[in-house]
Amino acid sequence: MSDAQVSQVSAQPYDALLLLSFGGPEGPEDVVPFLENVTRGRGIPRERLAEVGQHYFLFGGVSPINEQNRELLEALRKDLAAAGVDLPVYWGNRNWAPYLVDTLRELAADGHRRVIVLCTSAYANYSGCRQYRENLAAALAQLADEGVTGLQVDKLRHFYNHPGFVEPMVDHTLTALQELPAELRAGARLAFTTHSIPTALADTSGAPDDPARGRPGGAYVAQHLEVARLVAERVAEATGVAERPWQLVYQSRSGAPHIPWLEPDICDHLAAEHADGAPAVVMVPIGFVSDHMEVKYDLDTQAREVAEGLGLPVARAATVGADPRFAAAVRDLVLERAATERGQRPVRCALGSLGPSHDLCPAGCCPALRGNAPAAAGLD
Ligand SMILES: CC1=C(CCC(=O)O)c2cc3nc(cc4[nH]c(cc5[nH]c(cc1n2)c(C)c5CCC(=O)O)c(CCC(=O)O)c4C)C(CCC(=O)O)=C3C
Ligand SMILES: [Fe+2]
Repeated sequence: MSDAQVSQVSAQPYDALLLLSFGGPEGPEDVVPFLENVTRGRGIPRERLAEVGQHYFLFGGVSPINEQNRELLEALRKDLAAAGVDLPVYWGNRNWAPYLVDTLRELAADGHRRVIVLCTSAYANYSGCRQYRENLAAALAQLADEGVTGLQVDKLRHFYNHPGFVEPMVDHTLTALQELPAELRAGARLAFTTHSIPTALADTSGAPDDPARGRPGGAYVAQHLEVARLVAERVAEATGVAERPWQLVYQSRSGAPHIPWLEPDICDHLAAEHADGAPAVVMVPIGFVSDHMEVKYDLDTQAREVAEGLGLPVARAATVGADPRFAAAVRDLVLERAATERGQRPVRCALGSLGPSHDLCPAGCCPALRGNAPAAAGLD
């Protein structure tokens, strides 16, 4: 198709898309300063930090996350161009270069005004939602101090139940099942994993009027259970195994031991499944967007070692990563939000029963444990 044949699809009022992510070290000398950035003011025990530093050193001090975000950037640019959406894509991080504030400065210098932000966190919780909004507010405040003003940022809604996020995970779960010896596949159980967070943060995750707020684990757990169910149903359909047991479990716990975090841990769960006679387990990291360090170390290194010790065959499903269906989902969400901002009422795509998430975080959405900092892209 020539350029002339590509119809122009409007992302107005937005003039740029910003991929906002966690960031990770790119060499051994980056590891300690990176961990200092991540944990500033968060009360993580020193022993835990030293231990997590070792995870990175085991991989040459390089987190896979930056390379994965570069791949996602490419996938987004390719998808937008092919769809005729003229929207430049920028990238900034919370904890490592390219830092968010530098990217916002560049956006302003390039003449952009209205920026739509994709955070690489699919679910409602402080660390994946409000903390990014706080990062945006702090970066905008720093730029205002420098005399750089006029940027308006909006954040895309949570995408956990978008088919472009769920469907690649179904395929990846089927691929992981195929990696198991044929005679174990039908009996293999599914362990859906996500990042453990303090139960106090989980219980208050989501909007104050979210029905899940009143339940243990709040919107964070409710949304993960929904994705786990959606994936398990589609895997059942594809394999013809209707009664395959599955469970939502947790990984990557940090923080002081006396503070309750979501449980069970994947490693304890593998032991429990083994004791229960499970022939094999497929780990499906639905909580993460790419195969970054939490996946490569906590699942592929640590959990695998536990499974080997038990003699329990395991496989691990890949995350969504730069799958073209995910890139297309991001485009769908950007165009949907753009239409809403123009006063239209677009179709808001979502699988399952929880419905599409809110566009604008209401006051009190995903609060921090102690006192909220100023946050952008929401109603408080
Ligand atoms: C919910 C959630 C996600 C999933 C959603 C999302 O993707 O955003 C996530 C992702 C990630 N977490 C990451 C790394 C770390 N997280 C830490 C610490 C923490 N994470 C928390 C929560 C989450 N984290 C919490 C409640 C803490 C305690 C301290 C605090 O309240 O902030 C620490 C400190 C050391 C430790 O204690 O582990 C590190 C190094 C990386 C980068 C991996 C790479 O380099 O490839 C990624 C993508
Ligand atoms: Fe984390």
